[in-house]
Amino acid sequence: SSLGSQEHGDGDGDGDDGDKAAVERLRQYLRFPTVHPDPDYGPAVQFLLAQAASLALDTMVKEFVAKKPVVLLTWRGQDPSLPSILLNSHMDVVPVEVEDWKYDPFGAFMDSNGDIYARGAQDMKSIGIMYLEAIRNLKKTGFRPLRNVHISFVPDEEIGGVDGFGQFSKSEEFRNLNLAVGLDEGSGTETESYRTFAGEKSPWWLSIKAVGTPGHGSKLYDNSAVENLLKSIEAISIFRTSEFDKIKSGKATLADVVSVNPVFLKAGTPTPTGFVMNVQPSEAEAGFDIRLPPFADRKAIERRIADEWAPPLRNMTYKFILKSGGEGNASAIAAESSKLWWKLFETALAKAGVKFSKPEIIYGTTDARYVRDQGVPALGFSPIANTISLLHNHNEYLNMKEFLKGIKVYEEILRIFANYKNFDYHSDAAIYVIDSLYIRNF
Ligand SMILES: CSCC[C@H](NC=O)C(=O)O
Ligand SMILES: [Zn+2]
Ligand SMILES: [Zn+2]
Repeated sequence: SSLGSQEHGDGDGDGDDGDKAAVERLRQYLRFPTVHPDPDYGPAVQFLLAQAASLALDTMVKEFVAKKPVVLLTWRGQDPSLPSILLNSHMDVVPVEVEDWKYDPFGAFMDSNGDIYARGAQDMKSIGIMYLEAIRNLKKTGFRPLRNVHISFVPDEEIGGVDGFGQFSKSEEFRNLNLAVGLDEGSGTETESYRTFAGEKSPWWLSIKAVGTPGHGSKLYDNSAVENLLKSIEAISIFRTSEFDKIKSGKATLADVVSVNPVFLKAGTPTPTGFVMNVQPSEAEAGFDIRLPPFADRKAIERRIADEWAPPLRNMTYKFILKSGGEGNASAIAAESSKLWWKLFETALAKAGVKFSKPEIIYGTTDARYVRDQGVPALGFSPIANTISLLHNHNEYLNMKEFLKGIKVYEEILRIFANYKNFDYHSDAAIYVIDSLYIRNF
């Protein structure tokens, strides 16, 4: 197999210098504090440009929005007129609660097991470096891609990506890439079998607010703001339970149901030591992170919000902080052409000798939705197996062996994606009907 026959001796998981250097580059990248709410992208971008120089890749950095750079690296193909490939990763990471970490979340400490602790170790700075190291290894073997391979490093994914991939996806630069297919993050797995994703749920971030009569904390009266809000929270909680029950009873997975979770509560008047305790406040607000499956009835959910969760009758209003994914399109898998790329993807993973499961709808949101919105197929994939999923959690880590294995997998993907010749998937010759392509409820 190609895994066993490396002659260059690097990046093949056998612990030699090439592997060590790759691990060090990952650790270096993990140390840049590209963390919300105030990510510093500058040094990370400089690092990536230095990597690009060492790999002789073309570079472009564009700030569609000030201080939010999009980095695009290009490995030029022998026939740049062919539709190209995009490997995307985001540079930003979610905040940390530093006192809950065993090690500095921006120290990239590696313990004796080879576990590397850092915010972004799984989500998804590791994937960005896997892309680059795969290219490094392929170059050493003398491999040259037929089509252009683009590698993008984008800002702000974790806060919606509007100023990052969102802007990029609508730009002339993006159109000029003439993409055939994009790869972006997925989710790791505790088993040895990688997960793959063909589409995703749509995020609706909802804020509901109640107003009511203020009054003495000792009085009993109807329609206080908090009481009005609590009635909504009860209604939302009942809905949440009914959706969750579908999962608990085995009838559905997280991908199939509408998830709704409270993420903030706001009411009362703070004092230096706590809160005012004997005034019923006149305003109360709550925030919810809602995720809709691709073909959930959006109108019905919106009616439920207007009639039951924030009814004017209870002096309530609502607004969307974010509302993504229209009816039907919903970042679901795109078009016929997707099938070809899934076939090639499966071929590559089989060639790499790894286990993987059928494509799913991912429970979270990724920048891949922007790629799909442009009519380009995008696959979600994070080659992280045998690992507890710690996305957005304390003590996020990745074992160096998983990292090195991921590099090998991307080498196979690139070999096949970059040099696949008969691109015309519209022709009858493209008999890549994937019976196993399993997308729920489509
Ligand atoms: C809705 S934009 C935020 C994107 C973020 N992505 C991964 O964690 C998520 O919360 O799913
Ligand atoms: Zn991510
Ligand atoms: Zn994330």
